[in-house]
Amino acid sequence: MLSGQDLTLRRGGARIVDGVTLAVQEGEVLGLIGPNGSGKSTLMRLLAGLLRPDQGQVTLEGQPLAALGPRGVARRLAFVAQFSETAQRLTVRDAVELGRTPWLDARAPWSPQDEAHVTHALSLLDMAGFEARDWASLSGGERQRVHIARALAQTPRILMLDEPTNHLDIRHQLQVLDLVARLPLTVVMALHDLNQAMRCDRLAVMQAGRLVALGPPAQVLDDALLCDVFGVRAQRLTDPDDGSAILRFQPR
Ligand SMILES: Nc1ncnc2c1ncn2[C@@H]1O[C@H](COP(=O)(O)OP(=O)(O)OP(=O)(O)O)[C@@H](O)[C@H]1O
Repeated sequence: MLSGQDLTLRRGGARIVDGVTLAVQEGEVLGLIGPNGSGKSTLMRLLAGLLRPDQGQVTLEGQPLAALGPRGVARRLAFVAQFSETAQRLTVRDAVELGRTPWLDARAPWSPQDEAHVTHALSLLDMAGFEARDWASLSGGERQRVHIARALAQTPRILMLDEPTNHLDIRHQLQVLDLVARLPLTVVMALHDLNQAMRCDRLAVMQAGRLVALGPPAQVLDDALLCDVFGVRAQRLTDPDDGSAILRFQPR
C-alpha cells in the first residue's frame, strides 16, 4: 500500500531518519511511537511526500511518489500535521472544502457529490454545527477536528495523522480513535499515549531516527523496549470489563 525503502534524511550533520524500511499494509492502523525527537514526524513527512529523502524511496500503491505527482498522491493519501495554521480568513466549511481540491479541475467542477463529502466529514468529527464559524475563532481541539474532517473530505485511501489526539478532550480523543479504527481506510498515526497505541493493529517504534521494532502492540511493548526506548517500567493491569491490557508507567 505505502512503503519506504531505506529512507534517510540528513539535517545539520545528523541523520534524523536513518535507513528506515517500512511497509504499511492495506486496511491496517499502524501506530508510530517513540520518544520526543526520535523522527516520527519526519518519517511521516517522508512517507507522505512532503519531504524528499536524501536516500531511499517511497512507493504508494506500487508507484514511486514522484511518478504519481502531488495531485496523484493527494487523491490517495491525506496528511494531518501536528501543527498547521493558516493566516487566511476561512470558515470551518471553507477549510473542509479544501480537502476536495485534488479532485477538482475544469472538467470536474464542484458538484453535489463534493458537497456531500464535506457534509459527511464535518458530521463524523462532530463539527456540523460549526460550519459558518471563522477558523480563527476555534479552540485548539476544534481546529484539530476540522483538520481531520478536511483530510476525510479528501476521500483518501491512506490517512496519516501526526498526534491526532493532541488538544482533544477525552471524549473526542476516544471518538477520533474509534473513528480511525472503524473507517475503511489504511491509517498511519504518530501517538505518545502508549495505552492508546495498544489499540493499533501494529506499532512501529522509532529511536534516534531508526526503526527499532515493528509488530503487534502486545509483542512490541515488552519490558526491555519500554526500558531501553522510553526509559520507563510498566505494570500490566487487566481491564475487568473486557480483559484488555492497561499499562501503568513508572520511571525506570
Ligand atoms: N531542519 C532540521 N534541522 C535540524 N534538525 C532537525 C530539523 N528537522 C528536525 N530536526 C530534528 O530531528 C529530530 C526528529 O524530529 P521529529 O519532529 O521528526 O521528531 P518526533 O519524533 O516527531 O518528535 P516529537 O515527539 O517531539 O514530536 C529532532 O531532534 C529535531 O530537532
